[in-house]
Amino acid sequence: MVDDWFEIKKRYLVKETIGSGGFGKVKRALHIATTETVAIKVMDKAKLGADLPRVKTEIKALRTLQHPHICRLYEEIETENKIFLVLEHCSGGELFDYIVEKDRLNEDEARQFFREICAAVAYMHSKGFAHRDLKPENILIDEDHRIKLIDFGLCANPDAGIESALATCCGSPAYAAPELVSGRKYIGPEADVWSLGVLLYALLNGFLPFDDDNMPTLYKKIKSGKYDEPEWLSSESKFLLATLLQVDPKKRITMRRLLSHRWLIKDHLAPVDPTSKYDDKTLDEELLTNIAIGLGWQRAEMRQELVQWKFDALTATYLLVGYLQLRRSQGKTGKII
Ligand SMILES: CN(C)C[C@H]1CC[C@H](N2C(=O)N(C)Cc3cnc4ccc(-c5cc(Cl)c(O)c(Cl)c5)nc4c32)CC1
Repeated sequence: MVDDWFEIKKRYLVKETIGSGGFGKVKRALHIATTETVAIKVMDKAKLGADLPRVKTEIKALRTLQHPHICRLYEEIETENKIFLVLEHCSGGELFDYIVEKDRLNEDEARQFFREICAAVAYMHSKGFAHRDLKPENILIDEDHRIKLIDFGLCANPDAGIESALATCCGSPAYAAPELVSGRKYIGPEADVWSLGVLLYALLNGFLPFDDDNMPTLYKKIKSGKYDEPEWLSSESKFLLATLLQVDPKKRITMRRLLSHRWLIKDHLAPVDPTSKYDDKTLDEELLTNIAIGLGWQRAEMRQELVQWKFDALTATYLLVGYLQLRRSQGKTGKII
């Protein structure tokens, strides 16, 4: 009996299960070399069956997308029976639970979160990916109260370009765009913008704009584009929601225009920046030197390995030591294991 966990247990102390879903389980773990906390998504290849392509899609997205508001992949391990994804841990839990707990968010807090979500989604689109399953359950909050986008199993990365028409209907109905629930061809980014409208509505109100237990009735409500406007909504919020929840995708605001919309800029100095400081994939020479010395490697050898971004043990060490140094510089470590 092969031990699928052998490789993982060499470098991580695996702790409790922190969540599960159709894909498998997510466990909390400690990276032994740095004591950093990570989340390990464990999937059983046999149980995945037809869902295996979704996992490959998610891995491709996670390897490509490196952004402060997208959950970071540190390492990927595939054994005979399992696939392990070592991911950035988010101690704040799901945005969904946060909204439920607070009933609804005030405009300023909703704006802060919404700016970060739009930054992550705009960055995804610029890299040729549409998320297609944007909802509070797929948005986590980290210990710095920052947004982290997760669950890229449904995202699209069409070879014909992100603006090419998609056909597969997917995601959660309540967040799905009218063109998607009508079974028509749709453009990924346009459907994501609609979902952002539903998400913003949920942040500001604590409930959904279109909701019904009966699917056909729900679809009718979505296609009507009609929703309540509670009296606590400011006129500015109502204007923004109206541009996002436009039934006609050609009349809907584009992601680019959304980033500089007056509602998003209010009390902030600048439009939302769709680029990622993580993304330039240049290596931190000081960090690279520290690890080379630590592991007794030549720097050139180390650089040659790291630039390939294999998301193996070395990538994980580089990223986690980097993360540790960042937190030390912010005076945040010294936490108890
Ligand atoms: C409802 N979903 C279908 C699954 C649920 C599983 C637990 C998870 N979680 C939680 O629910 N906490 C409350 C703790 C927690 C802490 N850190 C996490 C770090 C990463 C992830 C994560 C999970 C999945 Cl399924 C991914 O694809 C990616 Cl890219 C990342 N989940 C985390 C996570 C949230 C999602």
